[in-house]
Amino acid sequence: MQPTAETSRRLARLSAHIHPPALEMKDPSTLSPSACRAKGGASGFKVAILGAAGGIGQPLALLMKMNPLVSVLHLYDVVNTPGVTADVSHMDTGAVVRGFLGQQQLENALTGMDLVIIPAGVPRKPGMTRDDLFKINAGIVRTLSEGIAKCCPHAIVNLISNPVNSTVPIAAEVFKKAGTYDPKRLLGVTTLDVVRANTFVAEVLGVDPREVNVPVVGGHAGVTILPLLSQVKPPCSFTPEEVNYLTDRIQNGGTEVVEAKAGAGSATLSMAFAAAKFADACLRGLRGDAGIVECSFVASQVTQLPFFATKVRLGRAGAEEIFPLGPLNEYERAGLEKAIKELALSIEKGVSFIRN
Ligand SMILES: NC(=O)C1=CN([C@@H]2O[C@H](COP(=O)(O)OP(=O)(O)OC[C@H]3O[C@@H](n4cnc5c(N)ncnc54)[C@H](O)[C@@H]3O)[C@@H](O)[C@H]2O)C=CC1
Ligand SMILES: O=C([O-])CC(=O)C(=O)O
Repeated sequence: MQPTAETSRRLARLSAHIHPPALEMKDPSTLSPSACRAKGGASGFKVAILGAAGGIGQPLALLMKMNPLVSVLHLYDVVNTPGVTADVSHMDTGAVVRGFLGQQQLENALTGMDLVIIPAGVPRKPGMTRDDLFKINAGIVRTLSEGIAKCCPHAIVNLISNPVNSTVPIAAEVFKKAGTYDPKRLLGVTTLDVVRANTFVAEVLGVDPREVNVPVVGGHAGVTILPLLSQVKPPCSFTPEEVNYLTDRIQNGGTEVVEAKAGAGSATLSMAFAAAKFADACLRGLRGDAGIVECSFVASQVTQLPFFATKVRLGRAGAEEIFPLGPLNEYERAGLEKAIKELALSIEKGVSFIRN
């Protein structure tokens, strides 16, 4: 049976409703409320997330949209940003959200940013090490760092993409080449190691994890993740069995999630939580708040290595002060030696990716 003219008209109306005009999908920056009076940026900081449509990027976009210190939030990815942007932009919080899709919009995404958070890149599957991601993620981090050097050379950079032990040196080398390198502004995100350490230590002690602070130093992969259980606050002591259990669980927390997800990726929700916590600390530092201390993988003279994660004090200039390791016990000194050996190779691999 042929549809009547009226039925055809109704079907056309319905279909237009289901498939919104293609224009928005072609140019996601038109998703910004350009015709509205709200422009954002009057006060607060401008933050970009690169890799915003991914497993970490999406919940991180949600958490940064909730952060009252953020006035403008730019969401950049090579896929799916129109949808994520439309979704997050409906939250009735202060930040104005704009989406950017594909390499040709990278410069617009980055221009004017105060803080750039990078969770772009492939995650692990069971059986892989973080270093196995180097082949793909090294190139992604290089391209994004080149964009930062060109469009927002003074932004604070929070680098999440693995292997962090190599991607931070890669970004540093790109910035050096461009003549924009400021070691205080490039921070590898190791907050998830601290978040896990606080959680696991609190479980063992039977206390609230929010009351526990465990410094985790070194890097962000296997034995390079070195929890300093002798320096836990508030002060406490552990049996040798507890120390072995906790060190092993903290060092392999990422693998625990990768195996549980069984091929569907690595930590995303706890990572977004950790990244949002760290980004908030960076923004409070930028605002000039005093006494903001977090662990981060940064350019450092604490050991013989050019990069190392320790406690750093965050301020207007980024990582303004890098704290020494403090007193280590024999177990931790042995762990430090192992960490340094592996870290040296990972750092060198990142440096020579750009230099050679
Ligand atoms: N530092 C840390 O503690 C942690 C780091 N990670 C790392 O974070 C990275 C991302 O993990 P997931 O979000 O789970 O992965 P995912 O695959 O879910 O998301 C990654 C996103 O990056 C995007 N992307 C790929 N190439 C890009 C490019 N050139 N420019 C912009 N975006 C690009 C993808 O389209 C995707 O949306 C991985 O390398 C993972 O190993 C994960 C957990 C913890
Ligand atoms: O384990 C992974 O591949 C992701 C990661 O870095 C973490 O969860 O700590």
